[in-house]
Amino acid sequence: MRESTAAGVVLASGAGTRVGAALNKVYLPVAGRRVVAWSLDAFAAAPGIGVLVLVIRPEDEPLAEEVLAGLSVPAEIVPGGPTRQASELNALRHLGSRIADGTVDSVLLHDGARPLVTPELIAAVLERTREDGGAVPGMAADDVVAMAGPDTVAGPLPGAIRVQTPQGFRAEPLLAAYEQAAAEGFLGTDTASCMERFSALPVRWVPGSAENVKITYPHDLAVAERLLLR
Ligand SMILES: C[C@](O)(CO)[C@H](O)COP(=O)(O)O
Repeated sequence: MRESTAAGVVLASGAGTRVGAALNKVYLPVAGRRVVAWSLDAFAAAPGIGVLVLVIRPEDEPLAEEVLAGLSVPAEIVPGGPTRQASELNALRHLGSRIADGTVDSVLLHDGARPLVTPELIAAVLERTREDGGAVPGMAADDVVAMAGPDTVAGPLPGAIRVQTPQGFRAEPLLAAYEQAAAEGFLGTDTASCMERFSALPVRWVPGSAENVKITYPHDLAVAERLLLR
């Protein structure tokens, strides 16, 4: 019987304009390494991840090669698309034959701009993905989260969670959902939003980590630097 494995897909093909740097934010230095190198390392160390894919902007290829040269396991480079959704679809199509023959049974998609993901969180998402079909890390909000009207508070959103990555799904329905989303021109905010719309799989949530910050603004870099150097 053929062995199945999980694929980790690290997304590094966004522009990251809100950080205000000339360089794609995932290649900025943080705690002595480039941002994306930290999450690639976490995936390389996570149990059960047998395939690693880095989705890049073609113009970043030299930087991506430099990062991958320092990695302990090989990773496959895939060109991204104009949107997050298109980049994810490119990665899934790249894995297509391995998804079809069952070699890759689960795929975990991760923001390259979340350098503090740990092998333990990756393993927890993968375990829940294998059990139920889909899983994302979530953080219950400490404050009240409310719907905003134009200039008023329109009511609390009880039970809201802040969703992080990696987001894991059973590979075959994931690829099918992305093909359908592309055919219908759907643009989701994240992998889970596409799966909620185009698959019957439940999207479970597992406890995320307060430290699994996403680098969006310049101050996030300072926070990540402190946490990584600790
Ligand atoms: C997927 C995500 O990390 C969930 O919180 C988030 O939506 C990514 O946002 P970005 O603007 O694409 O970095």
